[in-house]
Amino acid sequence: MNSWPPVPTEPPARHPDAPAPDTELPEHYAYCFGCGSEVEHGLHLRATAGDDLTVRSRFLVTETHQGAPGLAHGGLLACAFDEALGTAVGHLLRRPAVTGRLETDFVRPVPVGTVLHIDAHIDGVAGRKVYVSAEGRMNSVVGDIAVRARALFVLVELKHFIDHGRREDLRKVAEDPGLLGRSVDLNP
Ligand SMILES: CCCCCCCCCCCCCCCC(=O)SCCNC(=O)CCNC(=O)[C@H](O)C(C)(C)COP(=O)(O)OP(=O)(O)OC[C@H]1O[C@@H](n2cnc3c(N)ncnc32)[C@H](O)[C@@H]1OP(=O)(O)O
Repeated sequence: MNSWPPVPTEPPARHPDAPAPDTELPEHYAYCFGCGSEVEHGLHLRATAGDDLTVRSRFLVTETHQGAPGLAHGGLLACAFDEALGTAVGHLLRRPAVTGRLETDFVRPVPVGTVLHIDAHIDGVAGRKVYVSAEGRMNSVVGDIAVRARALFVLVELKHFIDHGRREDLRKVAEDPGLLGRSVDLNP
């Protein structure tokens, strides 16, 4: 394994307004494939703030997440980690960020019906670059590790989403700000 983070970093600081440990975190967008309640076959990932620089997430692998008979699709597992890692960055640093790079190690097959418990941790910050890692355990927070992931998130301005998002979806959000989670403030 290469050293991690791959560049010298500063220790990250949990934002003073970050949700307290054990706070259940809201979905950040109703149509997000990772957490949104409006996506019928989405992952419906749920997350809880942990101590210090951690967030604990969980999701149930259903039959709509299969890649082989009865087994989770690796790409969907990667999606769950993207969501879990991004949730840690967004809520603990309280800054908008996007995934620049995501790497996953699939250690064990994950059967349909498994609840994957994902512990994400912010490892370091270098300018706009935020390094995060996570482990996913099967059926319990102390279960066997099925997937490990590491990612680089890049801090961006809110303008990133406004400049690049499809107009009709941005319009929907402007008309119904409730589509964004309570934590996402478009006028900070
Ligand atoms: C507000 C309160 C919130 C409240 C709570 C909300 C909760 C919220 C939960 C969200 C949970 C969602 C979780 C899913 C998150 C997605 O899935 S985001 C969607 C997928 N990602 C994207 O679409 C990103 C597409 N890429 C881009 O837009 C641009 O390439 C980027 C990433 C913004 C970077 O572009 P840029 O701004 O021009 O910056 P750039 O100088 O190129 O890169 C910055 C630094 O990062 C490095 N870098 C960039 N990409 C890479 C790479 N792939 N590999 C290595 N280094 C890289 C650069 O080398 C550079 O390094 P330095 O020169 O500073 O040393």
